[in-house]
Amino acid sequence: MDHFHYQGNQLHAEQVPLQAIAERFGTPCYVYSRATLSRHWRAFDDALGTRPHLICFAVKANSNLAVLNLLARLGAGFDIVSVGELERVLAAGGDPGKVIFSGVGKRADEIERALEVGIRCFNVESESELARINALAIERGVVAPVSLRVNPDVDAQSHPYISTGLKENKFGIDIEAAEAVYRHAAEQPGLRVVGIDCHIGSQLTSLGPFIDALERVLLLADRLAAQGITIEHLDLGGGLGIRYTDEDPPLPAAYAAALSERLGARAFEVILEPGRAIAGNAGVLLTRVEYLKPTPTHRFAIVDAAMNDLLRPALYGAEQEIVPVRRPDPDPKSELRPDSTPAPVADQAADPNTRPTPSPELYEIVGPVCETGDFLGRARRLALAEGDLLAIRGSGAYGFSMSSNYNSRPRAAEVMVDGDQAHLVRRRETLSELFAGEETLP
Ligand SMILES: Cc1ncc(COP(=O)(O)O)c(C=O)c1O
Ligand SMILES: N[C@@H](CCCC[NH3+])C(=O)O
Repeated sequence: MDHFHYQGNQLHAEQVPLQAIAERFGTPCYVYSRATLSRHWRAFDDALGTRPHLICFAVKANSNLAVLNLLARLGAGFDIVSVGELERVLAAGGDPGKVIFSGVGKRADEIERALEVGIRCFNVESESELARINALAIERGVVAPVSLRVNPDVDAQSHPYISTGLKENKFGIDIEAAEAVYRHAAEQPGLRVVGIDCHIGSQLTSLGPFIDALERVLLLADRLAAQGITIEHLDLGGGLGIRYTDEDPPLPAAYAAALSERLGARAFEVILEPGRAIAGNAGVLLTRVEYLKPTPTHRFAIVDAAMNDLLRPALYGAEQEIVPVRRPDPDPKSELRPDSTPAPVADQAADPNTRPTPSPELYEIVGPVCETGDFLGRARRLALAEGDLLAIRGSGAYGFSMSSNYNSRPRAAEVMVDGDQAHLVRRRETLSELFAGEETLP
């Protein structure tokens, strides 16, 4: 459930028409809904009810300061994977005591900064990392709270690039080997074992893999308890999927209920690290059609957003719904043409409010980047004219945060809507920022 909806034939974010946002801030532009973000965060927080818990938003999904600040004000913790994300959380007013540091390659300077600000826990992914954290903590005269991220060898049944819980993946410590590593960790003067962590992948659409992983983690917790190693919290990672097109993932309430049922009366605090399920459907990418280009085989709609703005379709073949900002009026004459001849584009009037409605056609929605893989949507049935605005839904997570300057394209603006107000929360990058910091040879 989100707050992007049509009023009349105009798509709105909460009470603000997206057309007005495009006119005021330009395109491409990410638009987030404050109400949706809050609702999704609360859905997780409420779902765990009175069970001790902490919902740590995965900063990688959307690291805009306004988003982080909003979640921090709701009481969120944060799951980070770099010192850059840590600094973002701090700049946004997040509590370092609610920060979980994940990631397979934490550098010494990153660990030092996390120790300095006093984060909640390091999710340790290898024995070498454990040794490094121990040494750095001793050097500073502190004790580092640690969990081991275990690899439970569970198939997340998601895209292979975003499945992380299989033996062959780089993530975590083999769950079979974890017991010995815990014993070793428990003896180190610079470490305090506080939890077990597990994150098996992203965009999971069924509960089975989560429960399989939890069962394996609980077995490990029991074995550790038998050896006097006390676990305070279980961090079950993120990964809950969202609906992009026709997926039907469980809602946070059902997911949390299933975890809770399996946990029964066990007293562990539960930490979750959702990213996508909080931010994904709280954002759209707003883009304008620059050109319609019929070719002998396809109709291309070349829009002003590209793979550098939204990488998921190019990287994973991900499908995200693309909808018109101005929905065409129902028009009996605008039936699909029976043949596949490309539509003529020249006679389409510029003003979308007065021109005749174009016919729906199958379009390849592509960007201006010089890569054949630069597509945002394939074979989408839309009634388009040049100048039209489109909204790519489900872009609030792994959208802007994965964007780049490829082809020397300034990164998009980001706008947060709050009721009937639209706030610019990151201005569009300028052209000179593209090469700021670069030097020519003397
Ligand atoms: C360690 C860790 N935690 C949390 C997340 C957030 O995942 P999601 O956005 O699928 O909830 C990720 C990304 O998959 C991750 O790698
Ligand atoms: N970037 C991915 C998710 C990766 C999750 C990171 N652990 C996506 O867009 O679906």
